[in-house]
Amino acid sequence: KRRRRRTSQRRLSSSNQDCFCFQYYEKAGAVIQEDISEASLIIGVKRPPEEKVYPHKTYAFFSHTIKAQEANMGLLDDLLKKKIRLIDYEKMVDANGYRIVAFGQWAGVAGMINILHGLGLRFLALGHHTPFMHIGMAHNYRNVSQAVQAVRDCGYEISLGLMPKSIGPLTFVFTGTGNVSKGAQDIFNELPCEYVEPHELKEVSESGDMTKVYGTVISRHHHLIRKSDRLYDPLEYEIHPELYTSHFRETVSKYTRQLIGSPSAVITSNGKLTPKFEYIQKLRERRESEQILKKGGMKRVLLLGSGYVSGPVIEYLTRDAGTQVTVASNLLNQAEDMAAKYPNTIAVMLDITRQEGHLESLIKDHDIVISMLPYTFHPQVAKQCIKMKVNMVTASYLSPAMKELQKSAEDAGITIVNEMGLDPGIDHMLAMECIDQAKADGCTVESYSSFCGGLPAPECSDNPLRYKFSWSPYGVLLNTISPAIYLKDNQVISVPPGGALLDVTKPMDFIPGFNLEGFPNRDSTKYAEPYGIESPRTLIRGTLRFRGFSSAMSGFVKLGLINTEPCPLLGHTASPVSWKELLCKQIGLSTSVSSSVFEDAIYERIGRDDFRMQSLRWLGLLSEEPVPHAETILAAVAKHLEAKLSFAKGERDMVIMRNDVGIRHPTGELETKHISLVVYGDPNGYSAMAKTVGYPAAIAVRMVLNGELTTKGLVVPMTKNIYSPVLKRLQEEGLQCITKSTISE
Ligand SMILES: NC(=O)c1ccc[n+]([C@@H]2O[C@H](COP(=O)([O-])OP(=O)(O)OC[C@H]3O[C@@H](n4cnc5c(N)ncnc54)[C@H](O)[C@@H]3O)[C@@H](O)[C@H]2O)c1
Ligand SMILES: N[C@@H](CCCCN[C@@H](CCC(=O)O)C(=O)O)C(=O)O
Repeated sequence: KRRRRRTSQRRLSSSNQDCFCFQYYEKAGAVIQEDISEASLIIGVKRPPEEKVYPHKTYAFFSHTIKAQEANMGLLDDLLKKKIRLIDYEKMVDANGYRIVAFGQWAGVAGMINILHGLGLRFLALGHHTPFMHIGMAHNYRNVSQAVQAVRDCGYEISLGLMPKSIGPLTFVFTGTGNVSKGAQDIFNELPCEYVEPHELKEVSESGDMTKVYGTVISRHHHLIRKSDRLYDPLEYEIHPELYTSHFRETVSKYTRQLIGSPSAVITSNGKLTPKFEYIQKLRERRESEQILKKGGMKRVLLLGSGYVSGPVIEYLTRDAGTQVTVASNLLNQAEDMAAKYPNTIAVMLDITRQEGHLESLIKDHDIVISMLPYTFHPQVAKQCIKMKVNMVTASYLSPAMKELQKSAEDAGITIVNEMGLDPGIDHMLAMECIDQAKADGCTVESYSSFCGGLPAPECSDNPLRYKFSWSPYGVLLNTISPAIYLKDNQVISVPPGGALLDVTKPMDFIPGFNLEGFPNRDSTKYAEPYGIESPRTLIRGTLRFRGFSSAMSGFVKLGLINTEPCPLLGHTASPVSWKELLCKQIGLSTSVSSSVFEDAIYERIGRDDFRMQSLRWLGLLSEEPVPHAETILAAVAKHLEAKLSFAKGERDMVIMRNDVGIRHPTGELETKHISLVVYGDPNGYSAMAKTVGYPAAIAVRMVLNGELTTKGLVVPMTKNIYSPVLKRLQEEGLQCITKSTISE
């Protein structure tokens, strides 16, 4: 209570710009406090700052969104994302449809005084001394009578003919007949004024009396006409505004100096626009489509996602002045920041989980779609591409859900390129180039091993995991609990899901200067057939990390932190939980245990391993820090670690790929080709991961657009017509591998 009191007093001393100070509220029984997170309804006049909007609450304010006003669309997106119920005063009406919360007459009075003041300043800036110059801002007058007196004085001077002739008779248009308009007219009436009909504006503006000002009040029927027959039907206009056009510009505003405008109610609810306001989205889409189609003769690429690896995609494609990229993301700021760096690039907001129609309308306006979204979204995008007959590229594995679309993609006559990144992507292309050559030389391929890692450069590996994120953190962490199957010396080895692959991690010494370890990646055996390796002895694809990663990560797994089950405890409406509390729940401890009991229990659970313990501590996972809100524990861990394990300014990442292909020559010799690709990120530019994923994907887009890649249906880059030009173009981007051979009997 005492703390609250102090807070309110502090606020009281700084509230002298408010009309009503806090004492009045307190007198009326209000409890004053800074933290309003417990309120279920938050009311205000104008929009709250975006960072102060609490999710899942009901807010009431003037949002200025109902005409899809561009400046407030970011706010609307934020409210939808945070599942806020927005009540807008502008749309609160009584049973007869009349507004019940509105700016009243005084808004018009004050506004009109300010407008006349502004008019004086404007004319002065244009070099005209006018009677309006002596009218001050409304708040400079002690009361309305004083302000009215100033307006009358101005009117008196106008009636004496003191308005400059070069300006001509002044005309004022009042749009609307509501309270604000009436208040504005009350002030206007203090000038020597005459009201005319809208159609008389032309005449009075040209040859009216210079000792007067003219006004007109305009309603919809004065300027709206049906496009087909120039008539106005008020009922139809409400339902089909798109059938109407306005001649306001030609017949009204052209003859005016100054325009005075007056200016169910729930707009958003539960992450959606309510049915009555769904038109706002349509308005936005129409505007967006106009912008996308504005420049004729362009090849249009829709890039979905503006995350870690999207930058080089845009950079590569927009080198061609005839290509335009639309980058769409649920994080509009991220997309805007990215778009701002390139020519012919437009950013749009799209959340594909709740804007299926918007996705469709975007796809329809483009020649090709490239999905750099989390891979679970690709099938949804692919279905829309099939429906709209638009080609598509992804850098992701050809998942079972994508494979199901083979026939419909073929029937639609479209190309869907998959696995066009680094791993999968460049690994396949290097493998197939080597395997096809070996076969052409009459050799047999006996073994294939491919390991790849997206890593921090060694000098930036300064954390217990020796890892920093260069691509989707959720994906990186999820892969640690994936199952794996591989073939080693003719033995099939299966690794069950749930983190067991971290226990089969082996040191990798092919580049001895790097302290690497490797673990298997998914099902490697399924590549025997597409690679054309008939009876391989060894077939393994794997992931590289710096040594220590797997051990530290298996500590996370043992504590249940890599868990994809829904976790209501962390939901957006749930009270904040600390990492300590969450881990207590995970391992069945009371949340009130002492720190030492808690840490002892954790130590036991992670196999009494000091390095794992240190890692957990370093990453703040044993602390009282709050766990980010998320749907699952894994998503919360990903958010938390993303903040801790990100590249600082000036730091760089590194990609290492190593393919070893065992080739039996007809002579009986066994040659092993060692193909290595090592790429560093540019400290202040693209990461190595972004280049090695973004460029192959962009090259594939270019090939489809140019008609160099015309195969219909689902395509992977394992055939010469694809890998040959792509590898060549990657070399031109500086992505060059080194091949060495060793021979044994
Ligand atoms: N083949 C490879 O070598 C390789 C390497 C890295 C990434 N990838 C794949 O490339 C894709 C992009 O990777 P990334 O690291 O840039 O991922 P990221 O997580 O950094 O970016 C994902 C992007 O999608 C946006 N997004 C998320 N949910 C959305 C939604 N509901 N609606 C609209 N936009 C949404 C995000 O805001 C972000 O811009 C992923 O599918 C990833 O698995 C492949
Ligand atoms: N295996 C390496 C490189 C991974 C590149 C990302 N590949 C993603 C592709 C996922 C997809 O989009 O289908 C992966 O999960 O392996 C490493 O982990 O460092």
